[in-house]
Amino acid sequence: MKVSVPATSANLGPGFDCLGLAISMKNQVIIRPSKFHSVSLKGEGSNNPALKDNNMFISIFNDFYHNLSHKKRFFRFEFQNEIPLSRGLGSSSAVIVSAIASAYAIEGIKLEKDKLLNLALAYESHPDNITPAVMGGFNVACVQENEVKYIRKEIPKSLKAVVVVPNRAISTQLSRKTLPFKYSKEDTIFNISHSSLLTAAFMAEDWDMLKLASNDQVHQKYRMKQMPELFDVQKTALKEGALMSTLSGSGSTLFSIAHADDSKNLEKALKFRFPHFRVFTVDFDNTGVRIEI
Ligand SMILES: Nc1ncnc2c1ncn2[C@@H]1O[C@H](COP(=O)(O)OP(=O)(O)O)[C@@H](O)[C@H]1O
Ligand SMILES: N[C@@H](CCOP(=O)(O)O)C(=O)O
Repeated sequence: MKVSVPATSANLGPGFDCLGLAISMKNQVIIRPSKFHSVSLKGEGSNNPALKDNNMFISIFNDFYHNLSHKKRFFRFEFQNEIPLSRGLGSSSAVIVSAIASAYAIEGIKLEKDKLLNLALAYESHPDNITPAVMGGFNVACVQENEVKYIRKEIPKSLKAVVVVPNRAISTQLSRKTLPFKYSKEDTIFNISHSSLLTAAFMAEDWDMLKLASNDQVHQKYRMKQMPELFDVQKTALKEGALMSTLSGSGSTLFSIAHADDSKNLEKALKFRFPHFRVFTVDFDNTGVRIEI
């Protein structure tokens, strides 16, 4: 049984906790029944011994598997991870979604995507990563009575994501604690209007509107101050042809969107200017979680 889940970029500037999209960078796990418990880790996190023993995927998987099957069985878990951990690309959401989907799949129980999404919500209160991780595409989401309400839109292949991944991890949970408790009326109205305009721009495929609509007053400036070089990355990306450039989730990744024809030059310019960071150009993912029995 194989499950794969895409990386996600949340907030997209002003859409704090409500806007997010999926990109073609994924974590994949193959799970096989085994005589004893074993874990193989390749790719991102493979040099982190803690992930072998204290693994969030296995803990969530076991919780669901035991509740579903009432059986004690051993499995071999083969992880192939492409999503950098704690870099604002939704690694925790990918793990949560993948673990729940895997437990149902290995037990042969069909799980509708909407139910999977609401089960994942119990582990991550903001829906802007888990929703695109499950559904793919661009999503606008909110939570109403413990259920995620969302509308999604596919993103055309004519656009690419260019992500700049620093070597510094930022814990989402800790990063959220650094944000202000209160916001001015001006900042509140600024973000409501800009996230509304950004949503409309994605729905209408008005890509020239992304740059203006993706401005934010609620979280980016506080977070990017922790790593000021990110302001240079953002400025360079916008100068070199990005349609928009925002902090990905809680960071440290800087996420940009460009027309496919412009993405090669953008990637080249970012790699030249910031050789100490990893730079990837990827398609968008319009499918979300994939399960192969
Ligand atoms: N591939 C993985 N396998 C197991 N746990 C993971 C994996 N990726 C992320 N995690 C868990 O999620 C945590 C990172 O979550 P978070 O700080 O929200 O980062 P991100 O911004 O990538 O979502 C890690 O410390 C680890 O506990
Ligand atoms: N809205 C959240 C998004 C966190 O995304 P992640 O990829 O950093 O987990 C926030 O900004 O805290």
